[in-house]
Amino acid sequence: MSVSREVALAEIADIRLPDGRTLAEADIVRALSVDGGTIRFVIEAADAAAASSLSQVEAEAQRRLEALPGIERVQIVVTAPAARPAAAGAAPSLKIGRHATGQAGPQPIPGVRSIVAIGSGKGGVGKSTLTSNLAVALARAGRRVGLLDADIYGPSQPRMMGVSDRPASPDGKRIEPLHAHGVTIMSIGLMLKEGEAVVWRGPMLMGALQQLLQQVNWGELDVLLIDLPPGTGDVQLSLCQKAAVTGAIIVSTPQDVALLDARRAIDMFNKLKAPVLGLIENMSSYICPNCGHEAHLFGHGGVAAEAMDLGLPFLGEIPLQLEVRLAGDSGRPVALGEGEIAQAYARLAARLIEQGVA
Ligand SMILES: Nc1ncnc2c1ncn2[C@@H]1O[C@H](COP(=O)(O)OP(=O)(O)OP(=O)(O)O)[C@@H](O)[C@H]1O
Repeated sequence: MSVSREVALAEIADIRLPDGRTLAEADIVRALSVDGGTIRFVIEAADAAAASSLSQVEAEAQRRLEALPGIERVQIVVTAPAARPAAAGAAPSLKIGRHATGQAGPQPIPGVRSIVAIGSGKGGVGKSTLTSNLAVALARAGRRVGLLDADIYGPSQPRMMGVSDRPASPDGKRIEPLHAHGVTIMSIGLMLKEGEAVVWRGPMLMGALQQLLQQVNWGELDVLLIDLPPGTGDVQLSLCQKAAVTGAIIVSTPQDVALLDARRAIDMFNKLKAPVLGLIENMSSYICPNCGHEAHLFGHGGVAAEAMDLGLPFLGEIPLQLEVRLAGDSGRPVALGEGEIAQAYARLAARLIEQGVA
């Protein structure tokens, strides 16, 4: 009999990283799956330098896991996001991160027809990647699209959409968003010094979010996509209290553990009275770029089954493909291209347009 996922995780939990933390403490193992005699997982390093220092960790994990009974093969992929481009240009005089001002319930954003939050239960499932590609696919389908990066703990849209200028605020009151690939963009990451927001607590987060929703000149939009931080915290709560959210989309990978967290996120949106518009499965299958063989590294179909169980729409699936990550790291989302993956994002966009939310 093959070992369980938990046993595999426990076996590598105490391997030390160069910075002295253990793998478990650093929480950088993603999507570990045991498939017969094969264990596969991703180590997500903070940046390229950290990734290149992990070869001994990788070798040790490989050695330990291969020694487990019944395990014949261990496949480890180390990934790292590219460095975020440095912000340039004149800083707006606007002070971001003040306390929230009084507001009577969730408000619409003038000119914005629909507000769609993109959430996930767990970090690292590809929510930001999905959001940038969906935004591009919707823009290609002729929609007027805005993208608000509210992932306060790891704003990645500037990198993924290839923007780095600091947004201007000529009058010190309104913020001018940026534009890339046909999408109007604003990210909390463009307004802050690196690392600044992570110390914020509820009221500051609420104030910053309120500013991004209400003080940015979004213009006329068919849909504003909001890239949320993972989990069920203050930002999600503030968003649903401050903005008239049309609905939420939940992104998950197919494994049970991600799905469990996704269920919590769905629960939260239900409690906050933001209708869940549907579920998307990311990293659904792996198509070998050389031979075209399709493999299901993290399982397949778990999210569709979960959607069925919960009576929610299943909106579609995006395969695990190196080009998705490379395109995201280069600031040109893969949905700009013509291949199969771009078509998968185009189908998702079409679904949302069909549902009348984009
Ligand atoms: N379909 C995919 N194929 C290949 N790589 C992917 C895919 N989706 C996401 N990735 C990669 O996985 C990593 C995590 O993705 P991303 O940052 O979008 O996740 P997230 O859920 O937004 O994470 P966070 O918890 O930091 O908000 C990135 O390196 C991204 O390029």
